[in-house]
Amino acid sequence: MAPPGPAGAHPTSAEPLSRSIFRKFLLMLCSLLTSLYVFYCLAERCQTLAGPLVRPSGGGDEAGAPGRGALIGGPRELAVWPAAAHRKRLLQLQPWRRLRPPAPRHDGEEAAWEEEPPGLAGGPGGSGAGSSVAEAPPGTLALLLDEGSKQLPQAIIIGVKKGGTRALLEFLRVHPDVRAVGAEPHFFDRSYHKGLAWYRDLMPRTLEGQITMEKTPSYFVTREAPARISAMSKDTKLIVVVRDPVTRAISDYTQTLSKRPDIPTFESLTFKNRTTGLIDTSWSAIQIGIYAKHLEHWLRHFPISQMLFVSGERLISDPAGELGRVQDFLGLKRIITDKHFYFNKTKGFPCLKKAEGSSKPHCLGKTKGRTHPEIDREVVRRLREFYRPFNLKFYQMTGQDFGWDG
Ligand SMILES: Nc1ncnc2c1ncn2[C@@H]1O[C@H](COP(=O)(O)OS(=O)(=O)O)[C@@H](OP(=O)(O)O)[C@H]1O
Repeated sequence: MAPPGPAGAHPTSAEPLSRSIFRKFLLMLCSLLTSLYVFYCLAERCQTLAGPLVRPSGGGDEAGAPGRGALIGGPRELAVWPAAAHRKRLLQLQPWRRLRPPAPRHDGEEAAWEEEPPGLAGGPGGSGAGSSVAEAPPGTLALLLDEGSKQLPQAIIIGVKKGGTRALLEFLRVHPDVRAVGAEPHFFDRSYHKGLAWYRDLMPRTLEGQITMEKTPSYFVTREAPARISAMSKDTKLIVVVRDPVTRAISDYTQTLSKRPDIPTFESLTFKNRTTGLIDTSWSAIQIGIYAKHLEHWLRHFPISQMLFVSGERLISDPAGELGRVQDFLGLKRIITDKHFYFNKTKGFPCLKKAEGSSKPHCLGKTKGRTHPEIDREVVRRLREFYRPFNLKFYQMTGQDFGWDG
């Protein structure tokens, strides 16, 4: 029998060729699948890289969550997947802002500000996805690299309620060297028993040279607050935003009225006895405005040089001017200037051209700048008369004439 001809030989020589092609194909398929798997893994891990940014205050628990511990922050992880991690962290930045821990207790006034306006939120339409480092809040880099540490505040806005404290804090936050808690911690009045470690944990991370701040306007009228703050640090800088006590009282009343529309009129709450014209100084709306009395308590624990009194009126008429004084007092470079503000006619107040962490103009929420009810002129006149001696004393103590009795 004739040996297999070329036709018969062909399959034998072709067989290793097709096997080699097949092997190459298999190899390519394997590497394709491996690449896909690696990409998938990277994407999955990137999801977890935002840990430190999204965890709530004191969220050591998230850091210890299974499968996440090794991934929580750290330049090492960033070095492994620099681009992806970096981008992801930026994308997570705005949600982190929305998840910022609420204060242990704060009134509805502040809650309204804590909710991020849609323009600030991440996601479609928001600035989050398009955020650049330049737009990110001060200290963002520290967060990106999980750097910095939580410090007790070196400066506190201690009052006064309805003085314009929120406006001042939000304006100050524009400064790259200021980092502040969004909500009111109420530590030195309501939560002192929780201890300084708890308080510190509420604070944002800061880098060297950055100032940690908070604002809780009720501290100014809390008897224990001066001694407690001094016990934390005698060097704490104290800022008080003061406003004409009559307008302040009406503003305070307006806030209560917005929550409880059935309360008695301002006029009836003002007097112990309307016929004798005796003012009810036990009503907190009236009591808070006796600034000289409250200040006396503070001066037992702090020198006046460690306190700055900001005019609530000028904070509206000349925000940059007041911010200039505040930056000087805090030892900060004057970075916040009139270029940062514009007057919003609809709101009737100065607003920020760019809020912290955003490139968009921003005004305070609707709980700031409410329309006050019309108050009986005679009642207003009587109140002015009541406050005058206390105001004059206050001007004397602070060395500043706030012009409420002009
Ligand atoms: N820029 C800007 N935008 C809006 N509102 C401003 C601003 N600057 C000062 N104010 C005044 O701030 C008043 C509220 O003060 P506080 O933020 O200290 O109130 S609170 O104690 O925290 O509830 C608030 O009081 P009302 O007008 O009575 O609502 C405002 O008059």
